[in-house]
Amino acid sequence: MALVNSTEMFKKAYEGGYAVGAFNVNNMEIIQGIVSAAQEENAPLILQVSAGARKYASPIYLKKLVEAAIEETGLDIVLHLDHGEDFEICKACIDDGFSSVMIDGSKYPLDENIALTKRVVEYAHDRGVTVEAELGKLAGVEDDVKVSAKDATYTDPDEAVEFVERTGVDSLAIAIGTSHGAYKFKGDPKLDFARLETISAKLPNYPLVLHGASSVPQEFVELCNKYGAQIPGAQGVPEEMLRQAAHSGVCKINIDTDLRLALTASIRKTFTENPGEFDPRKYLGPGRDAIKKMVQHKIKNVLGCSGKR
Ligand SMILES: O=C(CO)COP(=O)(O)O
Ligand SMILES: O=C[C@H](O)COP(=O)(O)O
Ligand SMILES: [Zn+2]
Ligand SMILES: [Zn+2]
Repeated sequence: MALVNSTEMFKKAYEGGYAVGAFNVNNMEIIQGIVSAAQEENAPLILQVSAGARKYASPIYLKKLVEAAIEETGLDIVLHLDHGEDFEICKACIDDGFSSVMIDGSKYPLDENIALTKRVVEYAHDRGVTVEAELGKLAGVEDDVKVSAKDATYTDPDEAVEFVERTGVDSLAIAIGTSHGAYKFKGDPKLDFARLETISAKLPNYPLVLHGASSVPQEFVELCNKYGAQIPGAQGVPEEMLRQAAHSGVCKINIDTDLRLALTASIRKTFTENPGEFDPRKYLGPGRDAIKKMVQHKIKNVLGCSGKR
């Protein structure tokens, strides 16, 4: 029972051909819903905090809530900074006791991304903290985007090898066609699996990370829209593609949008069906249950990490 870094978790995931879910957390109910699912499934778990979440909840609250979850469940949990944009925020989270951080230098030229990542790796490794970096830019697949433009944003396999060698980073987020948010594809969903296979073959036994990996379940989109939301055309990564990625070296699959959709659909339903209700526990409670159900389904049927604790 502990706050752990990602080293052993990823080693086992890689060998087992499954992925660990990395879920974004912003408040107590979200944490409890996710943790309760992982506990029932006896699954490894990564809880990640974005800069926005850290600002919303204050740096210390989310860490304390995650510690409470560990104390109550006995689970091994990685507490990870999502998309750290500079050395300072990575250092602050490491100093606060996070067990893992992401330094996202993907917007910089290769050499700058390498220098920045290396600096974070040195600081983190001295303190037993693991580091994720990103190479290539996440973007949606647009039907009319030319191949050269597309290639420019996807991760280059040879650069990935050079990047890992020069930085010593523990895991690498790659761009193969996923994107953040609820609108990932205009036409049919498409990921560059050939590129993923090439990167994975060039980096044997190395954990890759897939961002923008929510599936945007249509049941949540329909529920949201039925109860007054306006999110037409939302579309995510099909579950089958995530299973395939987990078999190709992807050890960490990032999910935020699906949590937001599950919670929002549930709250909208409660409000519509019970307009006289104003006790937060009466709508946050069912929202927490909806998150638990969604996460449990992912762990069991998509990530493949049920029972892999
Ligand atoms: O990658 C993510 C967080 O880093 C979340 O991706 P989604 O928007 O697909 O949930
Ligand atoms: O990658 C982005 C995550 O979905 C976090 O989003 P956020 O920055 O709004 O907290
Ligand atoms: Zn990024
Ligand atoms: Zn991300």
